[in-house]
Amino acid sequence: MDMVPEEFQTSLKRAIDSKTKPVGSLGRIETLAAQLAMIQNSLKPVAERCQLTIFAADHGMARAGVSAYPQDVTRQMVANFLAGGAAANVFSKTLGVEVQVVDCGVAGDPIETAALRSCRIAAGTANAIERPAMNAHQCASALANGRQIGLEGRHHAACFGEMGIGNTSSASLIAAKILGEPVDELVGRGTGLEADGVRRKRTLLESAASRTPAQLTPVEALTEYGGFEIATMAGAMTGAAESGKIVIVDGFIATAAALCARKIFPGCERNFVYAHRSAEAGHKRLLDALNATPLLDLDMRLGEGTGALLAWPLVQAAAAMLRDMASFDSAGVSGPA
Ligand SMILES: Cc1cc2ncn([C@H]3O[C@H](COP(=O)(O)O)[C@@H](O)[C@H]3O)c2cc1C
Ligand SMILES: O=C(O)c1cccnc1
Repeated sequence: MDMVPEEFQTSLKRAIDSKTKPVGSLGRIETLAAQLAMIQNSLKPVAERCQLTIFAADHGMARAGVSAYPQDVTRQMVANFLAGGAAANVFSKTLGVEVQVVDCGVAGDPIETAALRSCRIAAGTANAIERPAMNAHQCASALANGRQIGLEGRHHAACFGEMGIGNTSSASLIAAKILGEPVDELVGRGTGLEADGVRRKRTLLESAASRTPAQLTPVEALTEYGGFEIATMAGAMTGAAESGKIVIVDGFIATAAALCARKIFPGCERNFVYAHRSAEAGHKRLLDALNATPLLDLDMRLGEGTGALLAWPLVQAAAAMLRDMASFDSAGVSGPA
């Protein structure tokens, strides 16, 4: 029978404090364990299986020169994911995490292979500097596709990654408009622009931002500034939370999707574990706005879900601590004097 929330909280604190360690000595692993217990409504949380889903799509904006790399890289990296050669693949393999790759709208013809899941909305978004990236129907379809993906599967934790040249621009604009802040402070180097490239990107994004009111709803922000992969990921975060999964939030782009998800489906953020602080300028600001303290800070700025993957062992350790560690009583160890 379910315990009432206060009883559960009391039992949870007692369970963590009764483990054979000085009270509080496992620091944020204890906080994480408590969050996992609340997500699963169990004092014995389980974190055995994890899946990574990589959402790929192209951005009309990429052709305006907001990235250090050409748009073709999105499609080429999809092939690399399918061949197992990307950072996300090798981390997943090391950690025993299953990978699925989803085409949400890569430019060009559909990629015909059974290994790639197709949730294509269109062959890339429109150039959001000049016009809405997508229409309302496309945005709703991407969110619904994502929710379905999030709901599926019996894994305990879901890592969500992305691939889409130009998508740090999309994420900056989406975050700025939802927070009602100037886009300026959310702009960064992305794939590695130098100072003049960042200046150009900032000017282009300010022009894009000037097309619309200072503050937008998440659905409006996604429609205007797009990213089929970001909208699909936002939907997946809601679906995964709805089905009781732990959602491990990756870097800057995934955090922008998480910002959308938590406004679209309030309460889903209970299930969100923020994995790492990306080196992308703007991620810190976004995390601060969400009052989120990520687990890791490794100076990474890749995306693909790589940061989320590296947080998975911490999630596993936290669950194992609460589930399997002996108590002072069970181990016959003396408690505090
Ligand atoms: C080879 C390569 C692999 C990547 N994997 C992820 N990204 C990352 O970089 C892109 C965003 O940066 P920007 O907005 O500057 O284009 C996204 O595709 C993101 O996932 C990559 C980028 C490159 C070049
Ligand atoms: O933090 C991220 O998600 C990120 C940063 C730079 C480029 N791609 C992704």
